[in-house]
Amino acid sequence: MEEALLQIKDLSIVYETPLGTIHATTGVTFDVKRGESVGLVGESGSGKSTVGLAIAMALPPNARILNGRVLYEGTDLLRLKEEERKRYSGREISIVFQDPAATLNPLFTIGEQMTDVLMSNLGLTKEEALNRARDFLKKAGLPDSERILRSFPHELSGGMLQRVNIAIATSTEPKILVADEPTTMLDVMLQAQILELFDKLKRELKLTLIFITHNLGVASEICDRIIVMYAGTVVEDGPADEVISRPMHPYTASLLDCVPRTHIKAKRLRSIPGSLPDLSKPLVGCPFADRCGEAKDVCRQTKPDLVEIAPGHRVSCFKYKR
Ligand SMILES: Nc1ncnc2c1ncn2[C@@H]1O[C@H](COP(=O)(O)OP(=O)(O)OP(=O)(O)O)[C@@H](O)[C@H]1O
Ligand code: NI
Repeated sequence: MEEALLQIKDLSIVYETPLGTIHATTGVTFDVKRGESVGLVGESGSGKSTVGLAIAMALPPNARILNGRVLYEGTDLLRLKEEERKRYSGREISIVFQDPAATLNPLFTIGEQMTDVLMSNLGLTKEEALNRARDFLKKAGLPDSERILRSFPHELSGGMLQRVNIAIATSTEPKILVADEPTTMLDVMLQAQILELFDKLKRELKLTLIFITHNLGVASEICDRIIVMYAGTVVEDGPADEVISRPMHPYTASLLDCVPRTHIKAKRLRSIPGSLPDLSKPLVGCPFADRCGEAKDVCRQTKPDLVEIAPGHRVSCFKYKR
């Protein structure tokens, strides 16, 4: 059997804040195979970005790893020395964020920023870096690469900036690309175009894609597999088409009811009644129990294990306890 490229094992991360500790992820466990596209899906605050940042080695300073490992080809990325980290961060694993302007420096041209990344990460000469920058801008759907290279970030539209970010992130030819809600800040037309771009690049560059979104519909369009998170835990993990057509966890089912159907003029978007559990305390029981129509006593007392109940399809719910 093929070994996983990435293994997230029992990952629990908290944030320390002046108001106390926030349990952002609790015991998150999943594997990602080489070349696979995995969607991390869940409502705001479910811990998706925290998992993405841990994989990309980009957690903020107030994050503390309580437990767990992120194994990339067997190497624990969470316990690398600074020097070793440089071999992986931005080279083996890159990340694209939601806000296209946030990661670009307003004071430098796109060309300066792209060549900087390539010269420091890959040790290219200026000339080589420029050639590669042009090449990857074109791959990212920006054929007028000369003009883009000369531009400052404020001279480009949001959609173009996100293409620039995607060009930068892919220009080092990483094996893994983490995309954290990369279309959320764009208008609907652009969203579709950027999704298509990810779809194209993942095939062209043989990327392993970790795509973070709160929209199950979006995830099902470009992902092979969907991992549904709730309150910092994985509640379901399975093939995208199965998760969409036959959701097993009650949370996934209610999340599906909230996906706007483009062909039906949805008058109102349903939302799930109730709210996320208090993340300032460690979780007890199933985190979804309070909002779940099928919850029993056991659900409030014991956290259900994530159990494989169909090939490659795992769910954390006592309904399926064998
Ligand atoms: N730097 C931080 N400091 C303190 N708390 C944080 C920090 N980043 C995230 N959190 C908190 O950790 C929890 C998980 O956040 P995370 O950003 O991982 O969720 P998410 O699923 O990506 O949500 P969203 O869809 O809103 O981006 C939330 O309660 C959030 O408020
Ligand atoms: Ni997020």
